[in-house]
Amino acid sequence: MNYLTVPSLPELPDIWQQTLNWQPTAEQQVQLQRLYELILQGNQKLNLTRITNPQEFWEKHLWDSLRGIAPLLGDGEMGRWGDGEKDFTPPPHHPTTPPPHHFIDIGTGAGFPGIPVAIALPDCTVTLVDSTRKKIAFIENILPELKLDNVKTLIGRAEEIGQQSQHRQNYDVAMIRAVGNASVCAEYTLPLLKQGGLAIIYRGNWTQEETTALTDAVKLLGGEIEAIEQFTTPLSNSLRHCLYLRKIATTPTKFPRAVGIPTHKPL
Ligand SMILES: C[S@@+](CC[C@H](N)C(=O)[O-])C[C@H]1O[C@@H](n2cnc3c(N)ncnc32)[C@H](O)[C@@H]1O
Repeated sequence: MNYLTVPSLPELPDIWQQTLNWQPTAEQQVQLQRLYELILQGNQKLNLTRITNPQEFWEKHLWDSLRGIAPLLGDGEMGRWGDGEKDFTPPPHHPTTPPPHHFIDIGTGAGFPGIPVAIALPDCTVTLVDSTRKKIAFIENILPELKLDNVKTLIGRAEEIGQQSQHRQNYDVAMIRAVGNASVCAEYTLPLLKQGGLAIIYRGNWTQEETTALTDAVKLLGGEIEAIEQFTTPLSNSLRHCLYLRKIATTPTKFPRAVGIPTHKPL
């Protein structure tokens, strides 16, 4: 086995707490560091990511992945709910079903945002989907090294998985980052959600015109736009957006459409 000398992720003791109201345990910190090392190693054979600098990796892959689920991190809301407080009102942008929550990450690539989410929420399950066999094979290889037993993997296209009964309407949260335009992302994610579930679409720039264009597509799919959050990243001050779509009705069976149609004829 070859050992590589890799630089450590940034030593930023308070930055998680200050920006996400969440602090990784010592074990989670080791897992995040190991993920970085394994991706650097994997990058020597596979084209996994162009982001290899430790600060950039921390911000664009780790922090960005967890910023999307910030409403589910923080001061233990999931824990309180899990303790059986049936009258507990879910905080904004939270699935309406009680935990443990089942997440799915569509077009996960090297595992983003799904793997950091699985590390941060060990009581939840996270299914990682990608149509590229090599990427899923890479993830399957690194899972034992990360000591993650709450992750499942799936090779396939979102258009097909969304029509399979074992996946359709089966998830509490569906995440998607850098896979297509927003209406394509909505068509890939909303069919997979239980009623009350949440789709989280990670975006860079976003405009009011895009919101207007997306509204009708989301309605057709049985959802509504619950919130659009704008924020800047903590190290490079880059602008980002997260769209939170709530599933409020059953998605008509014709969605998602056949492979390739959502991209060629977006809703
Ligand atoms: C640009 S990468 C983004 C990877 C990761 N989500 C990230 O943000 O780093 C897009 C990934 O989506 C996958 N993908 C694209 N279309 C897909 C589809 N219809 N179903 C499943 N995976 C898809 C590709 O194979 C690729 O790995």
